[in-house]
Amino acid sequence: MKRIIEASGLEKTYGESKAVQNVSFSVQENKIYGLLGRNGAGKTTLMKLITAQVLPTGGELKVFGEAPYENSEVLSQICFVKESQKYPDNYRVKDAMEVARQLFPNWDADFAQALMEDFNLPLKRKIKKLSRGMLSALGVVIGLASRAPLTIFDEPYLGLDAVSRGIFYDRLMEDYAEYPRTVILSTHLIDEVSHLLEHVLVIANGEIVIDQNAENLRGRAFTVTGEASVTQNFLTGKEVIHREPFGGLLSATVIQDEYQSERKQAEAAGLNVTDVSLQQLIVHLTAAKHEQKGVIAK
Ligand SMILES: Nc1ncnc2c1ncn2[C@@H]1O[C@H](COP(=O)(O)OP(=O)(O)OP(=O)(O)O)[C@@H](O)[C@H]1O
Repeated sequence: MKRIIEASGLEKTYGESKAVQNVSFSVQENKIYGLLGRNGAGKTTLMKLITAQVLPTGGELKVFGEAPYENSEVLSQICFVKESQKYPDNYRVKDAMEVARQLFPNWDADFAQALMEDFNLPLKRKIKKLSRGMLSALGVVIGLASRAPLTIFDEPYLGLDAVSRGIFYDRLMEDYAEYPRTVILSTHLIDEVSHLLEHVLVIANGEIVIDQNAENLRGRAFTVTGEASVTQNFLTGKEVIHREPFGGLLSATVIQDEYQSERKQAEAAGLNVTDVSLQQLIVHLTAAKHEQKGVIAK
């Protein structure tokens, strides 16, 4: 499968602060990636590096096989939708649409029109007079209708209500099925987008700590709850990423590959077994006190 992005030992420092450090990963063609991480983890910096808005201070980065900096051939294939997008003061929605039409070779004006109706976006309104949600919707419309081979959404939901976010996810999936492309979605609403993601990249303190197929990741953990000594027994030799005692009970989240058999073992021991959502799993894996790895229980 073709690699759209290849990063090797990528680094971006701002003075003393290492926003991105020693990052190596690749992004394959026609997949939906989740770029996840806590506040300040380095997500936006990484997206800015990929879209050539900032220069790396170290390492190597190739996008569509080439260095992206001042490379119009590469940049014409990328649409980067970010919350902080600035538009000229006098711009109306229709002006932004016109610029997008000129900018993106695969722009679909009919699709853009249909999306604007979905989000109730008034074509003639000045952009600076739009509500916060409408401004987010404008970015989403441009990102979707651009059909750019690499489309990156940096927290596109800010300001969007639950109904509009649902419309965004639905339109993305429908259009992606018909026009496959590479999509990177950066968001904190992990469970909301979990079903859309095919691959997950998690960044913590500027480093990639998880680079995994989403399906594998979703089945990687479960939580057991039961009488403390029984739970403790079950945990022996297993990789535990979270523990929570309450009263005489102990609840623990276990990570391992042979999911089904371990789960049956827990049920046979009389423990209550529940699924762990992608969001819970990532929270546990990136929580500072556990570092990245689980701890093998003795
Ligand atoms: N222009 C800059 N100058 C100095 N430091 C910066 C700059 N941009 C980012 N940083 C720092 O780099 C680190 C990573 O920031 P970044 O914006 O990439 O994180 P993020 O994962 O996108 O966070 P959030 O989820 O809060 O948007 C932070 O410590 C931030 O303070």
